[in-house]
Amino acid sequence: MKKEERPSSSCEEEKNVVLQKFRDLLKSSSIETFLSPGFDHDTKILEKNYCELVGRITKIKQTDKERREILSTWLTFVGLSAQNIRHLEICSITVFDSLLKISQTELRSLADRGRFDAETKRKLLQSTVILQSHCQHYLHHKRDSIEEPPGPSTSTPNTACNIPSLMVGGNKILQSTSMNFSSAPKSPKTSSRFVHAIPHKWHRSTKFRFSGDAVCHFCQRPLGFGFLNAWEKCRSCKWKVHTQCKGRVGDSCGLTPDHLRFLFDKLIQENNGGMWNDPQSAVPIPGSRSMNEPAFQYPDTAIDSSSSTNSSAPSTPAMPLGVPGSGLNPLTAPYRSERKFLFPDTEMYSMHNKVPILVISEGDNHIEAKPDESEGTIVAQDSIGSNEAQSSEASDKFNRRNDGGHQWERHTWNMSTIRVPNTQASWNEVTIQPESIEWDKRQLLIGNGRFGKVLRGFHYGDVAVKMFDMNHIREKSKRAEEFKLEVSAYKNTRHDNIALFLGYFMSDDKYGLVMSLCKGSQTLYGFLHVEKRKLDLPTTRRLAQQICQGVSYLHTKKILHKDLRTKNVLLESINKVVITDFGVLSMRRLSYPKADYGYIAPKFWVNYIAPEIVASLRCDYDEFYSEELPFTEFSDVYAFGTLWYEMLTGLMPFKATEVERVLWMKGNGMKAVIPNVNCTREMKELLTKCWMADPNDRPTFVDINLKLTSLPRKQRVNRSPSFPVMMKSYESAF
Ligand SMILES: Nc1ncnc2c1ncn2[C@@H]1O[C@H](COP(=O)(O)OP(=O)(O)OP(=O)(O)O)[C@@H](O)[C@H]1O
Repeated sequence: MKKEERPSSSCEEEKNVVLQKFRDLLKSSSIETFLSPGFDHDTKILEKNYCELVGRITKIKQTDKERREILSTWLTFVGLSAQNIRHLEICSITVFDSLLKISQTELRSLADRGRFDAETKRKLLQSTVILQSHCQHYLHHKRDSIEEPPGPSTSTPNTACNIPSLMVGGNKILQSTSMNFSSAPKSPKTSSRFVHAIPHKWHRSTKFRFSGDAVCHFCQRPLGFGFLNAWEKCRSCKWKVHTQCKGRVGDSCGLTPDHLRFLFDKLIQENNGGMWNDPQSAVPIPGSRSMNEPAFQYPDTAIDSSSSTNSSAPSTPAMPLGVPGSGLNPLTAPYRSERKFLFPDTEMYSMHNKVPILVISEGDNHIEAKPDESEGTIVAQDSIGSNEAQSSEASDKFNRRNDGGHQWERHTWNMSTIRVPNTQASWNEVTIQPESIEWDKRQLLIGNGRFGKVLRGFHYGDVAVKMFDMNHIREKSKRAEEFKLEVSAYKNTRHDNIALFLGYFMSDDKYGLVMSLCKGSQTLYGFLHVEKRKLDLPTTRRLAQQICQGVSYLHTKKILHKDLRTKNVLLESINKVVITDFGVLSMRRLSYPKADYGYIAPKFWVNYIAPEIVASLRCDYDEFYSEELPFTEFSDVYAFGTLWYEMLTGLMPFKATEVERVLWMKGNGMKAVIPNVNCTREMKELLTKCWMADPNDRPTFVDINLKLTSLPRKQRVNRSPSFPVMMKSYESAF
């Protein structure tokens, strides 16, 4: 017994020594010294000591709690508040290993999301770069070097220290055993610090350069502008750093060994013919460069890869793309292309194996079970309630519910308004007698939508009345309650860019929502895709800001739009938009009328839904047992991304692609390509962010609004400097 205990107690001793040393070091120094810009001899020693200790900490056996505590001590030393640390914990940065693995882009995005102040963010990013450049080999060798102490283990195996498993198509991809990077690729500088590092290819421009609001990847301070020596850029991974920061970055260019191994595995597993084709265009991708070339880079750094503001081609080599049915995710890694902008994040959503059939309801394209025309088709005169013929196929399932309706737990977010006490009075205030509305006899019908029709009327002024179709609720007695839930989203909204709610009525199974009439009834969809008119950049930006402010307002009111589309954005004038149709879309609405073959969805609906919504769509939707669609404020952000795409390009993403294909592509994390449009890199970058596969990586509407405000007013032009350069004014760089 004693023999068995000895090794674990020596491990315990070693652990205590290392942890104590680390704590002492933290006490005896400051983060400012550690990040010292001067990087003198003492700092070098300090840096070495820290990194060595961190490396050892990642290797020693600890409980999860200890690992969390030690990371938290380090983060406190770096300058993070308890709230900041908590935020990182929520984002799975709980142990050193995860911090050492995270990419700069991800970490920056986490810090932004946690609203870290600029200084804290800088310190965190800077210190992480230093640690990562030193500790690569500790992590890499860890699996080989950690040996379970002999004898029965008393502690639970620590999974946190394992290299994060990569999920592809819901299956765990095993780390390669075929590729061993412990010896290759070799860095020319084979110092012990950079065993697996790839050196950057720093390039110092001889031109006068202005870098806009770009920041140094290392110190997070603005790159500023300068001549010759101000900053340098890596030709391979496109990192930009101040010349004085270069030395601290280390040879961390491109992929980490784990990513390389993963990509090699992907190649081996997937490259069985035809994998190098672009699934969207079916045009063969230009041949990729060798995997060993240093320019091989993280897909997620590609956004920085465009050095020209107009360039739409990230300078990264081709990657294999998956094929349907392979069960594996295709990598949407960017490749060299003159015309296409590809989206860098390759995060995958596991796609359930059945893609639901979506029948597009468009114009006069009638389907048997369809109650009415859709797609807002403007049609001739009609009368109220002409679509009352109820489908005999209405779901019986709803009747089986003994609680009498849908569970709205998830919608505590957006349905709070009618549950507060004394609400009846407030509902009375907004009740309109239908008799008091004068219907426009000449042009009654404005348009038909998937969930009702919009009529023109007069009620102390011109009004538009949306007649909601409530047939999806079989029990008539429940319809009023459900309708009120939907109206409640409108009831408390007062915003310049939100359709003005005037009141509602319910009578004789007619459910009307009265709102102010938008003159011309022009939608952004009609403007862009029917009239095929173009928006100039300032107008695009202005309208996008209004949409953003409108939806942001809804979010502050705890209302999710859930159906943000250009069809639901009314164009009052070229300078003003108004948002409608919010808070209504639900799986129950979508699944009525019941179609054996799937759902009847508005045309192009799939182009707006986020991958997580796609992933939750099921053929076998059951209103009693199935979950509602998981709409969040971030799925609204995704939809905004599509609007932004449409406004920038005048096109619909995935336009010529079949619905099933779009669903499949989205479910696998693929994005539409952006044609070579005349817009700035920042504008494309915004789109990339809104379309991030992981909802948590998408910005909030507040962030988007800030971004839109800070976009350069004019397109930057890359002019060659006419000497003498210093005579040029600062503004001439634009
Ligand atoms: N407040 C309003 N003022 C003027 N026209 C409106 C107003 N609200 C809606 N419309 C018009 O009514 C038509 C139908 O709108 P509705 O929202 O019902 O359907 P849609 O959004 O076009 O289609 P979908 O079913 O795809 O959502 C649209 O063409 C829209 O322009």
